[in-house]
Amino acid sequence: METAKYSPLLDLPNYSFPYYWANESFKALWTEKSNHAFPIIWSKTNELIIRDFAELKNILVVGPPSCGKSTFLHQLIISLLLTKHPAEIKFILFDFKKLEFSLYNLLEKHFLAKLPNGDDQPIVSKPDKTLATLNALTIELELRYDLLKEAACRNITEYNDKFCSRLLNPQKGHRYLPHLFLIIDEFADILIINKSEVNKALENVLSSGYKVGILVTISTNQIMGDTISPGIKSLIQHRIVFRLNDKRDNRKFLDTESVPKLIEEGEFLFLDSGKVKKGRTFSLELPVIEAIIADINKQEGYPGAYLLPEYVDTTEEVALTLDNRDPLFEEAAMILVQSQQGSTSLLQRRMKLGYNRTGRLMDQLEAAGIVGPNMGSSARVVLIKTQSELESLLNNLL
Ligand SMILES: Nc1ncnc2c1ncn2[C@@H]1O[C@H](COP(=O)(O)OP(=O)(O)OP(=O)(O)O)[C@@H](O)[C@H]1O
Repeated sequence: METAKYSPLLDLPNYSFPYYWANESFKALWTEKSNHAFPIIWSKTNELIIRDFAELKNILVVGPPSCGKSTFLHQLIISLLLTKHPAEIKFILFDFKKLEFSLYNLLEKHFLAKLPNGDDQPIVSKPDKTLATLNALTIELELRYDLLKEAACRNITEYNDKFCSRLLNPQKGHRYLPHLFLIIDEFADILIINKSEVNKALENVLSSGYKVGILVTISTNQIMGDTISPGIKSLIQHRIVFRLNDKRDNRKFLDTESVPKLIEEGEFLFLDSGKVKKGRTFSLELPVIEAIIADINKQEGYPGAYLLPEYVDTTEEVALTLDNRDPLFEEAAMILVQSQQGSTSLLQRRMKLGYNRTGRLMDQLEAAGIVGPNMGSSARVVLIKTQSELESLLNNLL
């Protein structure tokens, strides 16, 4: 695992005990670390409930405006920020209102993931970035499945354990895989453009992301109509339901109409082993969140955000010819010549590219005489044997 010189805040030895550390709930989070891979404060009434995000997988948060939904999202994020190393987790945050998550932009070099092109702020706040981000996440998901398959691992935990035991070769594209947490504040906002494609991409991530460490949390106040499609709903087992007035809405999300009354600020309902239970948000004051972010920033981070794979919209792209080479053509040629393997999946993994783009790159490399023709399931022959041979070929192509 890549190690920035960083210790999770609740792990710091001789930590100068900032005021938030005195909070009993944070102490419990720290104590529970050994029982949960990704401990999060789930609910705080008289009783504190800490759960494991990896076991919950995907979460749906619903309720009318100003009932505590964003507070719940902050408590998930802060729990992880306090207990995990930046190599272990990255967030992909959607917030079109730019109200809730903007302050996390400061954590780009520690805890955020973003699209590779452009130097935009990592928090997704524009509709035109929604589908590109979800499609990039889908490519990341496919790449992760390929890595797991090649490593003969059933899930991300087995894979990362094997990688940390030095049983997987980074030269073959293997790397430590951080968990990726996609958190969407106000789901209705992201459906404004390309609704059916957005839903399709999200369903894909929801259904198969968790095995490879990609987990989704969706929050919305749009409980009427079809904002949350039956497909999306069926893929999210864990639901946090704030004050819904209509019995039918409770049935829709909790499978029962008879629910206890919610009176206190921040109270919500959730299903636990088939029973409806009452919970309450762990209300975090803004200065506490800001202090935590500032303390994270005092520590070493990475040079930039975790980059998601590049997504190229193939439907609008003109056919690539040798005169119109992919910008990554030379880099791809270099990788294949150095490794002497004409393998599409190797290229895909090393360059974090989607299947279609890698396929087109291979066709261009073939047209340039760098690799031989497609051999079905076997790798192509690499026709150029040395780096200097490649350099003179590339010079002649100019
Ligand atoms: N456990 C709690 N105790 C007291 N107040 C709380 C609690 N949880 C949330 N609140 C307060 O409720 C208010 C609304 O919370 P929040 O912004 O999280 O709601 P929301 O559902 O996200 O609203 P919107 O849909 O408008 O974004 C805030 O002022 C917040 O501090």
